[in-house]
Amino acid sequence: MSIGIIRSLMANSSTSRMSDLLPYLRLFMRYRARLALGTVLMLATAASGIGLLALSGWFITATAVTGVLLAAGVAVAFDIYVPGGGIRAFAVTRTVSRYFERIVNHDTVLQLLRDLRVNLFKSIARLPPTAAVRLRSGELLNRLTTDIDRLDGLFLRGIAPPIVAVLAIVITMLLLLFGSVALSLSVGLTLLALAGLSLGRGWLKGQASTSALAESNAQLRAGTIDHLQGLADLQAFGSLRHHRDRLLTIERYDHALNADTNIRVATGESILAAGLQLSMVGVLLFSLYLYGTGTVSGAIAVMMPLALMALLEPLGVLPAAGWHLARARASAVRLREDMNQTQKSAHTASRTDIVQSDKPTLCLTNIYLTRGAGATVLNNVSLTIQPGECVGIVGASGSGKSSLASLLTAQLTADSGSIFINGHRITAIAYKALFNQIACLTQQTDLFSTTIADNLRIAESGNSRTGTAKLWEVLEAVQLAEFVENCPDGLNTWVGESGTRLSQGQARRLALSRVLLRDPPAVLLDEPFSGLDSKTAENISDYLAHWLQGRTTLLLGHDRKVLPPADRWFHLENGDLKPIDS
Ligand SMILES: Nc1ncnc2c1ncn2[C@@H]1O[C@H](COP(=O)(O)OP(=O)(O)OP(=O)(O)O)[C@@H](O)[C@H]1O
Repeated sequence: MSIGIIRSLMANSSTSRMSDLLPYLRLFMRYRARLALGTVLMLATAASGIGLLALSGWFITATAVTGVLLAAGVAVAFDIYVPGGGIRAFAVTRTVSRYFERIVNHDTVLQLLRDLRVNLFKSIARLPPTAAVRLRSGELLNRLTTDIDRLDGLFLRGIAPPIVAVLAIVITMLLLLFGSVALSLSVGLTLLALAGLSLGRGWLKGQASTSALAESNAQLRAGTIDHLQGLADLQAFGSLRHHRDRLLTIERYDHALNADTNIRVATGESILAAGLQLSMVGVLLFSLYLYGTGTVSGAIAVMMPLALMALLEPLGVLPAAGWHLARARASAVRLREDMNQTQKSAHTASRTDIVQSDKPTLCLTNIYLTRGAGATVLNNVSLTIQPGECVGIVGASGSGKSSLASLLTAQLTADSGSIFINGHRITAIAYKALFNQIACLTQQTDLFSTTIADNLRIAESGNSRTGTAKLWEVLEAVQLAEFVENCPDGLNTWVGESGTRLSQGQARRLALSRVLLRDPPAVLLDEPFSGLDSKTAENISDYLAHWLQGRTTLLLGHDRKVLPPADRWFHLENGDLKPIDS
């Protein structure tokens, strides 16, 4: 099994293309002034480091030579104040520029992070329901955290370091001009080649593992969330160990990939450091030669190799920078898939706002629907619910009632046939307009991790805030008012994640009261009383019977006796919808 997982992960590795990062670079352009300031501050830090080391070397040597000359009785004058001041100045600018570089860059990165997350969230929110439901919660979390986090470091860890490295090499070349133009050019070109090779090696080696790493990370997160959410079921069916072993296999693979990547980066850093040290030895030997020929003073001869030593800081990060670029690209590719989904759904721009009706007609004609491995769920189903009419459909578990509800709320698309709301084909209706017309209570009770009041107010469509009196009214209607009154925080009681602090029946009633609050012209209620005792269900049913009058309604359930009264009843069986004689 582990080989299968590893193969599937490796299969997702793809070839390198920097252009994948372009959309994000365009986004970064919004902050070009701040990013440029951050880069200048990074350069100031690197330049101060070079200046500090080079001037210190020059100063120490010059004072030593002066001391030797004075001891030998030679009259020499040496100003220690100017270079001493220079050293202090470099020490201060290095600290100050590093401090401000961190403040500016981290602030910019946080703003970028916000923009990237908001952009992604917007694109996911714009997805059609049929596409959005395909995103598992773990995948979504992974996109919102890991992938975006990797992209936020794109500039700071991937793009700025090579820029700063090149400029630091140029500064070093200027210092080497004290020796000779040939020395400056040859060392400069060697260093540029070394920097380019380190970056390129990091990028290429990174390509080999980052796609697989991002994918294994995503699988690990999604698998962990699935494991935790399905813990009770996995335990009940004795497959907990099997599932955990599967997760551990992915984790071991993820760990191995991380270790391999770290070794590759460390190898790149060692190669670069060795190259730099060799260049330094070369410069030292050439400096001594120049000193021997009297071309440069002893102090300058010491200063030049030391200037190279200071390059270890700006150049040392290049192997990791290449790897960061590769990693950011892998995340960009994954995120692009979501953006593409959004663009594909952009032709929903042709969707129109239907004219809102206070009694819409719902019409299904010749609907054919298959699900899963192609099993027929609905077979040429046709049904028209007239304005203000209440239709009930009953059927055994798995007969296709919820699938029918999903079709009417655009969560599913039929294989063939058409659905019309108020005479408009459902595929041409803007989602907002659709959900303004139909309020739906699905079998799954979706509550948010917030207060009871906030969970109810999510039903608000405009800017007006629903008053507490109205909230109590709908809670009373679903027989939940007494429970909420007895909660210490009343309407401000926290319901927990997905309503876990409420019983199943309380959560169901809260979701139902949200539908009541919406006051919609069309209503779809799928098993509205599941999880309720018969007395409570009966009381709420009486209220609903009155409330549903005049609204176009579709009731779905197993047994018509536990549903509010309907004008017409149908039975759904083996994909066929047959009327039930009253
Ligand atoms: N997400 C899904 N993927 C694939 N097949 C599905 C999916 N959901 C439901 N099905 C299949 O579609 C068929 C109809 O399911 P549906 O949930 O619509 O039935 P139902 O009448 O609402 O059942 P219940 O009363 O138990 O909720 C079933 O055979 C089911 O296995």
